[in-house]
Amino acid sequence: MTGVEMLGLLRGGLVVSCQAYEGEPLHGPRFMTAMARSVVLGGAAGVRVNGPADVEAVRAAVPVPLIGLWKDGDGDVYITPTAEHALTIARAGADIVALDATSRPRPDGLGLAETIARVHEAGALVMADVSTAAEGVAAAELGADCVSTTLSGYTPASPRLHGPDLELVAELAGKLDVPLFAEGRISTPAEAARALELGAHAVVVGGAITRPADITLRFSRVLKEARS
Ligand SMILES: CC(=O)N[C@H](C=O)[C@@H](O)[C@H](O)[C@H](O)COP(=O)(O)O
Repeated sequence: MTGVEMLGLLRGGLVVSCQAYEGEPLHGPRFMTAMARSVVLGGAAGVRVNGPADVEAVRAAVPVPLIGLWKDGDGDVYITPTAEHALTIARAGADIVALDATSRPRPDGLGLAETIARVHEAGALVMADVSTAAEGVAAAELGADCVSTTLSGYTPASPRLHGPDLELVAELAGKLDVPLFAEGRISTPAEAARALELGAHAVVVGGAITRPADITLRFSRVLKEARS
């Protein structure tokens, strides 16, 4: 399958980010595999998965396109911070490797274009996780196969919003020739649909679907307030 065909499978669809941090009850390949199977049953067109072990296990468990990443380190650039991380995720079975494509320096000193070229040599596509329109446009020019608004709200260059950065979605949709994914704090089906209306190729939803502690908190907090 070509890269264009792979991205075509995600057009207009929902990608569900299945992630649980170390120390969380659902951490580990066993639970993330069950999560991925569950979201595919619910109609997810693709999944987004963190870390080599989860990527390898989920790859074997579901037939949909898999966006892999590796959150590592405690620096500013933590989403697949080096080319070595990216290649490990590609080898673990990701179809698309998501990596930090902000304008901040990468810890291995490699430029974005070089990092993207190495992932392509390994046979995977690259999703550029960005926080601003300028970063998205630059990443596409440097060879990224698609762009995602993942990091808006998490860099000094982007606004801290409670909900999704739909302004960025609209702006990037008008500027890019590669597919744009709307990602970050999308918490209702209506917001997801709006992102598509604004020109996103597909929508990525994480916590609102796959983080039961956070979902529970949304309910329990309201009930607690009602009691007091
Ligand atoms: C900023 C960052 O590190 N984002 C991560 C990227 O993989 C994940 O923690 C998010 O869950 C994902 O982007 C989906 O977003 P949301 O969970 O808000 O729907």
